[in-house]
Amino acid sequence: MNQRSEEPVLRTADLVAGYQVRRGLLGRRAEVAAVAGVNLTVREGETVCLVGESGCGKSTLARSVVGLLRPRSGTVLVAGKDTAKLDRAGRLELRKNVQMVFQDPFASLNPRMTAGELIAEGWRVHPGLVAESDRQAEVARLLAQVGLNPKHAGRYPHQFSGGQRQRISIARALAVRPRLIICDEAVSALDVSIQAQILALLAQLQEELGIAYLFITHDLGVVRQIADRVAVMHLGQIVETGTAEEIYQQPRHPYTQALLSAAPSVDDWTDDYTEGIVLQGDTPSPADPPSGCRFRTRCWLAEPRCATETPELAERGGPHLVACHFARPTVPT
Ligand SMILES: Nc1ncnc2c1ncn2[C@@H]1O[C@H](COP(=O)(O)OP(=O)(O)OP(=O)(O)O)[C@@H](O)[C@H]1O
Repeated sequence: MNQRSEEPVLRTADLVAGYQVRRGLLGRRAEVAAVAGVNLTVREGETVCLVGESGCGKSTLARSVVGLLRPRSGTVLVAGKDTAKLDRAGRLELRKNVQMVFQDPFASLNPRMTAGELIAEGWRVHPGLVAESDRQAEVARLLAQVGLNPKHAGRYPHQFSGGQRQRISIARALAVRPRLIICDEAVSALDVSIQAQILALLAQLQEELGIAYLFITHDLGVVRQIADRVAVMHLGQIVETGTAEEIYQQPRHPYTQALLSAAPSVDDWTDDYTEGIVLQGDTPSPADPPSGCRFRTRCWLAEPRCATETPELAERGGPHLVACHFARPTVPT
């Protein structure tokens, strides 16, 4: 194995990213850290699922990784290179190495371009990848690789079904031979049967090409089907991370337990510990997060120290990392 492949495809270190908002109509500008110190690693060929409620910062993290949002502090390393220190060639390589597939292909695919043109678009930015004379054949090959009819390269997005459009998005990402694809709620808008087909396609492509996925979703049923590792995000921070089996069968953070309790589709896989948990109160705003542990205002285990001592993500006597002073000890199986 060469040295480069030992380097994780993606590593974020203490990543802080967010937005400037105005408080009140004439208020001063304030900084909202939607991502508040995230350490996340994705290795070659693995699928890491980032899960958490709406608004917890998943998309903000993705946008910081692909360079759409400049981190306030911390680092994003893609294939070992700090994305804040890239020259023009390095930025181009980043755009090639990390591709995104979004929830709504209608919004992300230009309706005036054919499937073939959409797939070939990346080669304008990376012309060295495929010779001009080979492009038509390569488009056909990519269409076939994602399970579409190569003869349909001349069709427009509206002439395909939702699942087929998502296959075009995947072919478009594959065309530039990325090392990491960030799937941001990529199957959330699809029917369950179509979802399963797209997830199977992604798994097959990973097997063939060794691509890594950072799979962002709020759907724990989807996570269960594809994740090697899971990172649970709450209000801009990772509160628990482990293998899919560890997270589902021995969730240690109260927030993870609550998420699993609210997901009936994974009932048969989780233990009794996650039954009947209903979170009380609203999710705090990232503009004004609680002191100490950010989950404490909704947590049934919270004690006074949770308001003053921020729990670090650590082993805490178990096999996987958790950020809670009262993390559930691992139950021997
Ligand atoms: N452009 C923006 N300006 C100000 N605040 C924003 C902006 N985009 C997102 N936010 C805020 O940042 C926080 C995180 O949002 P983000 O979209 O990253 O969450 P998410 O977990 O991806 O949610 P969802 O699943 O709903 O997409 C939220 O509180 C959101 O309101």
